Amino acid sequence: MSTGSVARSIARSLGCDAASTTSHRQLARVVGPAYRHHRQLSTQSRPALAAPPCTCAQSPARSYSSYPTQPVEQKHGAPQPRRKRTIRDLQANKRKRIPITMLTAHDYPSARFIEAAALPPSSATNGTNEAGSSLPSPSQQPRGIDIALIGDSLAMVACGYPSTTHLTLDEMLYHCRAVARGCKTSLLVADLPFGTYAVSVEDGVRAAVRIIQEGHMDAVKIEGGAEVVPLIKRLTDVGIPVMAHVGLTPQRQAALSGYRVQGKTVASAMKVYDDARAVTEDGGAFAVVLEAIPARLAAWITDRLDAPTIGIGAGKGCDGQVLVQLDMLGVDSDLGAGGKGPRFLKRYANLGQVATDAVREYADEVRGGQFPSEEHTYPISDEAWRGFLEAATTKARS
Ligand SMILES: Nc1nc(=O)c2c([nH]1)NC[C@@H]1CN(c3ccc(C(=O)N[C@@H](CCC(=O)O)C(=O)O)cc3)CN21
Ligand SMILES: CC(C)C(=O)C(=O)O
Repeated sequence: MSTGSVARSIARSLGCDAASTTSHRQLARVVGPAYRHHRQLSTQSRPALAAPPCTCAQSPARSYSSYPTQPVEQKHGAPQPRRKRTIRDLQANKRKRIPITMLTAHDYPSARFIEAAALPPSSATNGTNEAGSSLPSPSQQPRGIDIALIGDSLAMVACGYPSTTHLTLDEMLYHCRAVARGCKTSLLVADLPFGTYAVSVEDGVRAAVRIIQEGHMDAVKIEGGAEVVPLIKRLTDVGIPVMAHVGLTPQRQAALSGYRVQGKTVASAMKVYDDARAVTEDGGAFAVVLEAIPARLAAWITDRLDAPTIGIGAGKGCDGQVLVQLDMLGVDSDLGAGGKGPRFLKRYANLGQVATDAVREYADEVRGGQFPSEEHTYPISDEAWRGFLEAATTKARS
């Protein structure tokens, strides 16, 4: 692992333009002691990299993923919104070993569920606990979902396509805008759809710019390893933060012969490791999704990368976790594995069953005359009704 590339990765994540051109000494100043000591640190004692303020003179324009801390509103009794999550927060999470939470959203309601989950469970909390002592400030308590992912799995779960490869950039943008309207405090990351970065780096940059500009996202996610490094570099250079995605890459499911666990042989494990290093250290991705790889491999990679890893089917040794929201809510999609879905999936609710039962009950009640009942109908006063009947009868006679 070269310290130059480590520093470049960190500096890129911090949005420092100078990252690709400054000297090692300048980089050491930007990223602090972590840069200088990186190589000597053991995996266990390695304090993850500090994320000092970016010292680049002309950097403010690069900061849409590092929003300045907004003061938390102090409204008595009202739940206090947390401030917007930033890339720096994710790096701090890795350093402090606080797991990063990521969940997909594909429309306004699913975005609102994420936003609502960031509020304290009870708005009764008013800054003191039962003993009267001060609680940590609300902005210090990790809550809710750090990253909302507009993942292209929405092609399958929200649009009914047989694979993610059918989703177009315009369709993705429509979903991004809906999520952005509902989700204000999570970092917003969207997948670059299949095919939008396959022909040239320029195509990829154009697509990513639309995701940021028209989709109102903070960052893009790109599937692939060493082969997408030139694109990741270009994007980080122009100030578009990139989340990488290695291991099982669903956009290539046909080439991988289905949704198969990766990294189970020596050669395959090495490829996952090489790819994860390339996208973060050479490309400058601020984080990397590790999908469907053995837990041991994911933990090992996590310990060796400065960038946070977000696992799906990669065990608890990752810096964070991600699931598809409709999957964890128990809304079935055609995910295979005998209807159970993949092994990595945990269902936290059974919304599919709840919704189906409700639809069936509604249909039965309409046919049975139980719906609508009195409480669902609008009254008119007897006086107005008599008046109307008289007027209508007169009108009919004339
Ligand atoms: N609803 C949904 N959830 C997802 O997590 C998801 C999508 N869609 N679409 C895109 C990809 C596809 N994903 C999948 C789909 C199936 C398996 C699966 O069935 N895996 C097998 C392992 C097969 C093997 O390696 O032999 C499993 O048993 O877990 C894994 C990932 C993850 N992504
Ligand atoms: C499952 C996650 C990581 C994803 O890529 C998606 O939702 O498309």
